[in-house]
Amino acid sequence: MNPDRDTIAALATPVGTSAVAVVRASGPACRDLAAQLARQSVVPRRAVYCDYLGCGGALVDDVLLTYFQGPHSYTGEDSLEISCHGNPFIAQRIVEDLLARGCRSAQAGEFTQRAFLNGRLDLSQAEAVMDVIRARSERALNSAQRQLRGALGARMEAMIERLVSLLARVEAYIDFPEEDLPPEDRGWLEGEIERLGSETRQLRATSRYGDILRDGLKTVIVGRTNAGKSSLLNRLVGSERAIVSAEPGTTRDFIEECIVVGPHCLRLIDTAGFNTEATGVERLGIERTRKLAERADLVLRVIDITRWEDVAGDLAEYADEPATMIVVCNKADLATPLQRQGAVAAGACVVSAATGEGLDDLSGAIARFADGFKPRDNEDEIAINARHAEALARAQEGLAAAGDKLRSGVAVELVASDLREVLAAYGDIGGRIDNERVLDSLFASFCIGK
Ligand SMILES: Nc1nc2c(c(=O)[nH]1)N(C=O)[C@@H](CNc1ccc(C(=O)N[C@@H](CCC(=O)O)C(=O)O)cc1)CN2
Ligand SMILES: Nc1nc2c(ncn2[C@@H]2O[C@H](COP(=O)(O)OP(=O)(O)OP(=O)(O)O)[C@@H](O)[C@H]2O)c(=O)[nH]1
Ligand SMILES: [Mg+2]
Repeated sequence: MNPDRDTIAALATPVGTSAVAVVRASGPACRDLAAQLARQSVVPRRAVYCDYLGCGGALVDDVLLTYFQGPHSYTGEDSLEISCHGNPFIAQRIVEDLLARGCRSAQAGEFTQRAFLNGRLDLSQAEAVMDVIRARSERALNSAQRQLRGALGARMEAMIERLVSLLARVEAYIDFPEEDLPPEDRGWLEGEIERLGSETRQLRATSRYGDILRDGLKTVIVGRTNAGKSSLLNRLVGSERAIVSAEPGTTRDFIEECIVVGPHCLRLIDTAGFNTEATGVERLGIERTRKLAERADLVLRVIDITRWEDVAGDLAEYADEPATMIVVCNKADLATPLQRQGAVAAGACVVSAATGEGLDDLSGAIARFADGFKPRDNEDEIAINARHAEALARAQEGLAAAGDKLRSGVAVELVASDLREVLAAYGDIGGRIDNERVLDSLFASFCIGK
């Protein structure tokens, strides 16, 4: 805890009408503030009920006030929470009063930043706090909660520990240059670098799943005009979000909605339909749709099942496309038994946006598809973010370089220097690079006499 730091204050709940709003403060002034505001003795972590009187003595609200004594608080510093009635006007008056009493407005993320700086959380956990807040699906929340509890940090710690002993062995030979690296050591070093490389690669491979959990599975609905794309979006969203009409070419622009399908979150995008006779502006729209579909995680290809002659053509068209597509045969309520059989035989999902038939099956197919992105052998539900991915890419490069140098018999100093880069990259994920540990481990595993 750094007692020189100023005391920050902010509203911790959304601005708006609610049952209760919480204003929080953190920093060295909190202890005195708590005593002043409560006008009675406050016991840490025990809520006291009191009237909140502003600086000038005017009644603001009756509130519950809780004082947390550092380090036993979220930030690790002395902190204060004030629960008032959920009126944004009251909450604002309390924040302003705290500022008048010498607090400073907290910047975005500053409470968590302090928790990090005070060693309460590592950087991957601090990031997970935001992931927990933003998670909108079961899978996203589960993964964020695990990361908040240190799953990624622990995985990195284990890798750092191995890297540190690796580095210690290499460095031992820097101090004794006359000794050549014995072959058994060389073999172990090469093997260990290889194993760390493959673990790093495995972890890096969770990045796509991480993007999907954080942003939602980018799902683009495509198909010919009038196939029922917008109707399907409305059905899945559960409200009349997109305009639907019997007129072909109803949807002109992209419509995006976030929805939850089973344990997953989807960013569902409705597009302008393909039309074989499209000209001018319509063609441009189709071109944009194609680009969008190329970057999608999943394409829902909607086909009007009653237009069997077109369906057959479309089925042939998508046959060679990559496996990022679910074919949805819509308007099942109007289909003949023969059309239905054909669609089922072709492996399509048969649905009716009008009646809701088949929608559960479609949701199941989407959920299974999304689960396919989840890396195997990943019980910790680790799903890294872009920053972690960048650090791991650097680590992988360093490991590859170290391996190459070791094999080609270059001076061990250079191998050590590559490994230090890897250590720095691993350390970046948790947000700290600990050279002291290298030294500690070095002294622990090699005695001076060697
Ligand atoms: N009212 C309130 N609810 C909240 C938070 C908060 O800060 N205030 N949190 C945050 O935004 C989350 C909970 N996170 C927290 C983490 C640690 C501590 C804390 O005081 N830890 C002490 C005491 C632990 C104990 O008694 O077991 C410690 O670790 O020493 C508080 C909240 C979600 N709910
Ligand atoms: N009977 C029946 N009609 C449907 C079904 N789904 C959509 N329709 C009708 O088909 C017509 C076209 O539906 P839309 O959802 O606007 O089709 P779209 O694919 O978005 O069309 P564009 O935006 O023009 O490309 C409308 O008249 C809908 O009411 C369905 O499952 N059954
Ligand atoms: Mg439409």
